[in-house]
Formats: sequence, C-alpha cells, structure tokens
Amino acid sequence: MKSSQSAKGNILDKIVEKKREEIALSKLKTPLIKLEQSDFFSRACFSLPDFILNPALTGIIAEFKRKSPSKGIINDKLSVEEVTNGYVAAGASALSVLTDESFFGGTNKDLIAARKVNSIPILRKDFMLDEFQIIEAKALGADIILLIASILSPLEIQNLSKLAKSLGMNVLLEVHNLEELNRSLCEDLDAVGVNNRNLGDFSVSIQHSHDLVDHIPSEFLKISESGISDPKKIVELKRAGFNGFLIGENFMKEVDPGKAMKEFVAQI
Ligand SMILES: O=P(O)(O)OC[C@@H](O)[C@@H](O)c1c[nH]c2ccccc12
Repeated sequence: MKSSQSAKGNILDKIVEKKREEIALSKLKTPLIKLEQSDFFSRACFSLPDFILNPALTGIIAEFKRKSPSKGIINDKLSVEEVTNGYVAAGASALSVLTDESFFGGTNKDLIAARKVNSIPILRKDFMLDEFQIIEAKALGADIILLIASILSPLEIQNLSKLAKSLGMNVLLEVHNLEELNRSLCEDLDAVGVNNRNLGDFSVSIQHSHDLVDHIPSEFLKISESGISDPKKIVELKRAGFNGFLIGENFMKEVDPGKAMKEFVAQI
C-alpha cells in the first residue's frame, strides 16, 4: 500500500511537472493566433458518439503508442500512417494518438500525420492541463480531447470541457475510481472512460470497469480503457454496458498492428 501510493505520487507528478514546463515553452514558441490560423482549426470535427454507436464499426478506439513508462518501447518501427490506416481497415470507431513526447514517445506531428490520412474521429492522447493545449489539439486535427480526473480539479474539468465543446470537439473524461467519477462529472462531457490501469503504480484490472459502469450516468458514452488483450473481455464489457474500448499495446506490440486488430475483431 505504502509503496504503491508513493509510486503514484512519483510518475504522475513527474509527468504533470514536465508538462507544465512544456506548455510554458509552447506558449512562447507558438502564439494562439498562429494556431487559430492553422488549416485544421476551422474544420468540422467527426463525432465520437456517431462513430462509437455505428453498428457497422467495432467500438474500438485504437491507439498509436510507441512506448510507455510502464512497458518501455512497445514498437518504434512503424509509421503512424500505416498503423492508423490498418486500424481503420479493421473497423476502428476512432483513433487515439499520443502526443506526449517525454514519456510516451509521441509528437504533435504524429497527430497531424494521422489526421491527414484518416476520416474518423481522433483523440489527442495527452495530459491536458491548460486551455492552450485544447486550442492546440483543434489546430493539430484532433476531434476529441482527454481530461484525466486525477490531475484536474472539478472547475478545471468544467472550463476545459466547455472550451473544447465551443470548438466543436468531443470530451472524454478519464476516471479510475468512484470518488474521481463523482467529483468530476459535468455537463460538457461526451464520454466517460474508466482507466483499468492505475497511472500511479501501473497495476491493471478490468474489474475497475465493471465496478464503475453502473455509476456512469446514461447520457454519457461508456468507454473501458487499457489492459484489454482478450476478445472475450470485450463481449463481457459490452454486456455490462460499455460502448467503447480503448486498446493500444495489444495491437502495437505486433509487427502488423492493423492485422492484429483484424484478427482480434474476428473473435468478438
Ligand atoms: O495500451 P493499453 O493498455 O491498451 O492502454 C491504452 C490506453 O488506454 C492507455 O494508453 C492510456 C489510458 N489513459 C492514458 C492517459 C495517458 C496516457 C496513456 C493512457
């Protein structure tokens, strides 16, 4: 207990601390006006609810993830274009592209590249702390932003989600337990994701999704995130009421992630 709690303090605190420095630098480097002039800034977003609830698709939000603090390098050989196109061909409802460089090996360029070659919703997967990152997400071509309850106050969640919605994007709130869920819910959210991984100590249990599903109000999409590697779990999660499934490592660890996803989907 004690060691996992101190580990929890460590990695998330480190990520957030680094992120604040990066945001300050980005603000100096790129004025807001430049973001607002970007080609993607005025585009109409693809709707997450439409794609997640489309019965012809799988409900899977498939993630491009080169590395993670828990696993180290997962796959640094493949281009974001080939992986995301493979995911779309396998029936992805949406894509998730990490833009955190320091801990996950992603870049803003990955998101731009994914946007250019895909016509389904894309989640900017990053640690959002500041309005600047929301505006930046739109400029990079994102349709969805992630708000992680454990690193944001309820007021920050309200303000950031309101801004994202005003720019036409969807908002995915990520929670890990009931306390985070109850304090963080607000009207401008579209989806609630239960992260099966504890971002502090990296332990994973799909039971978290099952424990929380009935506490998520019915107006929000329900997404189960992380640690999903068995198609049977999707069937159980669907039965429990989940609409969406965020999967990264299980596909990225393969030589051909799109093919891995196709084989996985065939077993659902
Ligand atoms: O690779 P996995 O275990 O399938 O997990 C994907 C995704 O849920 C995970 O990358 C994630 C969930 N929440 C996050 C927040 C930040 C960074 C990453 C994440």
